[in-house]
Amino acid sequence: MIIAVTGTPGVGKTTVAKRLAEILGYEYVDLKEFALKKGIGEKKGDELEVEVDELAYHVERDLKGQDVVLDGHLSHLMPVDLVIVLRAHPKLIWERLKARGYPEEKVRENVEAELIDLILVEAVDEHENVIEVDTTGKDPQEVVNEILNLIKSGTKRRVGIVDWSRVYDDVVPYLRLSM
Ligand SMILES: Nc1ncnc2c1ncn2[C@@H]1O[C@H](COP(=O)(O)OP(=O)(O)OP(=O)(O)O)[C@@H](O)[C@H]1O
Repeated sequence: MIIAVTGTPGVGKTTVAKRLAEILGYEYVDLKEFALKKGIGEKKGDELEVEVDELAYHVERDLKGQDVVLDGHLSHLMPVDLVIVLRAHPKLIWERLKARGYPEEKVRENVEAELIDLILVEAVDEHENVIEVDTTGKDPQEVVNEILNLIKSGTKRRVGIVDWSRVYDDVVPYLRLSM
């Protein structure tokens, strides 16, 4: 089974995906590393611009039928069996991406993406089997345990558990409109 772990940059995908793969005994695949190894896409700074359909073709060809946890903010656009969408309070995204030294405009862009459920909306457009997990206030192991329990209970779809509009006023200072 291929499990995608996706979400806004800085939400905790890699941290969770690696632990999840280890506990499940699945192969961990970083989608960006996979693309680089295949020579797919064009490096633009530390970003990799890829043609999603081309990447999906290679994921299908190379990983189909294998037990894999696929880590990346495009993984929900790949041919996978289950999508885990991680969520975090937009202020956490701000703090983590600022700490990483991202340019302010890029940090604000990602804060907005988290605020408006961008990745979740893309994931449910692409897949039936989507599980949304709010990681806010939980340590990585708690997040992984929640995912494992959901998988073990046969949950295929759990979405709509996060609504950051209720904290909009707290988030406004971290949006592009406040620049
Ligand atoms: N549940 C958590 N609680 C506290 N800190 C966390 C949690 N999950 C991840 N972090 C921290 O948040 C930062 C970002 O985590 P990580 O690199 O896994 O995110 P990511 O979504 O993979 O980011 P990117 O898409 O940019 O690779 C790291 O410093 C990590 O240690």
